[in-house]
Amino acid sequence: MTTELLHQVLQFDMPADSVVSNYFRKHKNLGQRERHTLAETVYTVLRQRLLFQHFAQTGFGPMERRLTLLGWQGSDKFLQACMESHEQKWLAGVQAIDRSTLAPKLRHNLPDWLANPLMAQLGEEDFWPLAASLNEGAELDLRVNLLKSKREEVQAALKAAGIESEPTPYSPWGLRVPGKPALNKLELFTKGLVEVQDEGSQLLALLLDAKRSEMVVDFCAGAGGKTLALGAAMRNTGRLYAFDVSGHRLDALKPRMARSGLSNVYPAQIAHERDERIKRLTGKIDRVLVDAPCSGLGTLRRNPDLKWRQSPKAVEELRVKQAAILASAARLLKSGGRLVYATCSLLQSENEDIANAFSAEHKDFVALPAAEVLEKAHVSQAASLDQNGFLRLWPHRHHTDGFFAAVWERK
Ligand SMILES: C[S@@+](CC[C@H](N)C(=O)[O-])C[C@H]1O[C@@H](n2cnc3c(N)ncnc32)[C@H](O)[C@@H]1O
Repeated sequence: MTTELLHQVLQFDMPADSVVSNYFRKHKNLGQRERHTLAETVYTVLRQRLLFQHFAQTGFGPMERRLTLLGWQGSDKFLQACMESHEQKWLAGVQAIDRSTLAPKLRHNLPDWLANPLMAQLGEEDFWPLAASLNEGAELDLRVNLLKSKREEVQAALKAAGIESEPTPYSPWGLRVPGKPALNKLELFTKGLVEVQDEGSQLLALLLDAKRSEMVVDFCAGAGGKTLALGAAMRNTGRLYAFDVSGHRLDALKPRMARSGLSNVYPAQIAHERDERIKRLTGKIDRVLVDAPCSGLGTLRRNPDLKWRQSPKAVEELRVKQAAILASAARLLKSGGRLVYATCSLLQSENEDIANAFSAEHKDFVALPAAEVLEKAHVSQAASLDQNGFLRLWPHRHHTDGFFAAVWERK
C-alpha cells in the first residue's frame, strides 16, 4: 500500500497532503497506526528523495518499493518480515554507507536552484543546520484565544487532560505541545479557546499590532489563520476585512470565526488585487497585513514536496504577483497607518528584494525596524528575530517555520 501511495505522491501533480488525505478517504479501513506509518514513510521519502533515489539505483524491482524500504517509519519487525532476502541484504548494504562521504546534494536533499541561493545567503556554516532542520518534523504550536481564555488557564486545562505544554519562547499567545497528541476533540479546541498555529504565524499577527476599534485589512486572508489572531487582538471590536481571491479558502474561515467567538470579521472574495471593493477603502484603513502568496519554502518541514513541486519559473511569477499585491494593498492605508508584508518563503528574492523595491518606490512609507515593533508587542527576545530590520524566522534557529516580514508606517 505504501508503495502505491508513494507512486501517486511522486507524480507531483497535487500537493502531497491532498494525495494522502484522498487516499485515506478511499481506504477507510486503515487504522490510526497504519495511516501514521503510511504518511510518515511517504514524507520521509519526500524529505530525502535525492539520497534515497541514489541508493535505489542499485537493487532490482520497482523503484518505489526500494524507496519505501529506505523511508519505512513503521515497525522494524514488520519490515523485516515483508522483505525478500535479497532486499534485506541490499538495505543493510546501503544503510552501512557512510553518508558523510557522499556528494553535498545527497546530504542536503535540495534542488540546486534552492540550495545555491540559500548557501549564498547563509554561508556554509549556517546552511547545513538549516538543511538538517528542514528534514525534521515541525513543532505543534497552539495560539490561545485571549478573547476566551488566558495562556496559563489553557496550559492547566491541557495538563488536566494529560497533555504537557510549554509557553512558546517568543509569542506571548503561544503554547508548544510536544509529541503531537490529537487535540481536535478537546473542548479547548471545539469551543475555540485555542487554534493550532505555528509560533511564526503568531509573530506576524503581533507585528501588525491591531488595536481595539480600528479598521484593519487582512489582504490575503486564506482560511484565516492570521485573521483570527488579529480579530482577537482587536478584542472583537472595530472592523477586520478578510480578503482573498479564493472563495473556497474563505469558506473554511467561517466555521473558525464562529468557534473563536469573533463577530468583527468581514470576509470578502475579491477578483484580484485591484478589485472595486478594495478601491472603495482607499486611504481609510489603519492597518493592512499582506500575507502574500509565496513559494511556501519556509514550510518544508510540513510540506517537503514543495521543494520538488516549486521551480524558479514559479517563483518568478510569484514575485510579480507579490509586488502587485503589496502596491495595491498599500493604497488602503491612511496616514500613520501600518503595513506588514509577510511570506513563508526562505528566499531573499520573495522577501528582502520585494520589500526593498517597495521602499524605493514608495517614499511615503517609512520602514519600521522589526525588533522595535515586536518589543512593543511584548515579544520576548525580539532582537534575535530581527535581521537588517526585517523579521526573519528560521526553522534551525527559532524552531518555527521560515517566515519573513517587513513593516512600514505611512507618513
Ligand atoms: C500565504 S496564503 C494566506 C494564508 C493566511 N493568511 C493564513 O494565515 O492562513 C496566501 C493567500 O493569498 C491568496 N491570494 C492570491 N492572490 C491574491 C490576490 N491577488 N489578492 C488577494 N489574495 C490573494 C491565496 O488565495 C492564498 O489564500
